[in-house]
Amino acid sequence: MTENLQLGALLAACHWIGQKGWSPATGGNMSVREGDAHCLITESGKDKGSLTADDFLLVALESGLAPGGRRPSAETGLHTMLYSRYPETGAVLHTHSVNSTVLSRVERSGALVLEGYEMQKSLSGQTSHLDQVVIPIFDNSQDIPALAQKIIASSEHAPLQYGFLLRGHGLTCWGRDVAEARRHLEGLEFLFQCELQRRLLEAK
Ligand SMILES: CSC[C@@H](O)[C@@H](O)C(=O)COP(=O)(O)O
Ligand SMILES: [Zn+2]
Repeated sequence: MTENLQLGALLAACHWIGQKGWSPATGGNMSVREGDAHCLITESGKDKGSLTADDFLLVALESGLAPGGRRPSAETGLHTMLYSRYPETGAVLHTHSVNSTVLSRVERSGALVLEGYEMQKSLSGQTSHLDQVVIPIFDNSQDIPALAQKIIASSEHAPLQYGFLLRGHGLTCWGRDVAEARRHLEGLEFLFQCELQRRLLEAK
């Protein structure tokens, strides 16, 4: 296998995520696409803030399995679903920040709608604070294949963009490459913090 040029950028992103406190304990998982049929994804149970290149496993998108018996992330099925359905996806970041965990519970509907924030323009294709950014929220589940099917069903009428929230769990976001996924993560986290504070201050 030739060296994946995105892996260095992904490792740096994982360390940055760790420093931000967005993947406490062993929470979170991260991956990059490796050609048409594979991705490199974090091994399950690792501290994502102190990963090395050896902590990434080559997984087939079709099977979700890694050779050699090592266990890829428990949430591999969500990453492989994104790479399979959206060929332009080059990197996926899943994090467990306090803001994404809390906001996905406070918002009881099936989507978080963000509007009126200049930082919406950190998301590719967004050009105005006047537009709406809709981040779907799916109820958390330990049954990842079933969860992936629910997300696919929802995406049939509302195509996924940027990211989705898992209720009480965290954010999964992505981009064409690691740099874009990282920008989406930072932009969304900023927006989540603003929205949470706005709701707190405006609560009667
Ligand atoms: C604190 S563990 C939470 C896990 O169940 C899961 O949600 C997670 O993000 C990390 O799982 P992993 O299997 O290490 O990729
Ligand atoms: Zn998780």
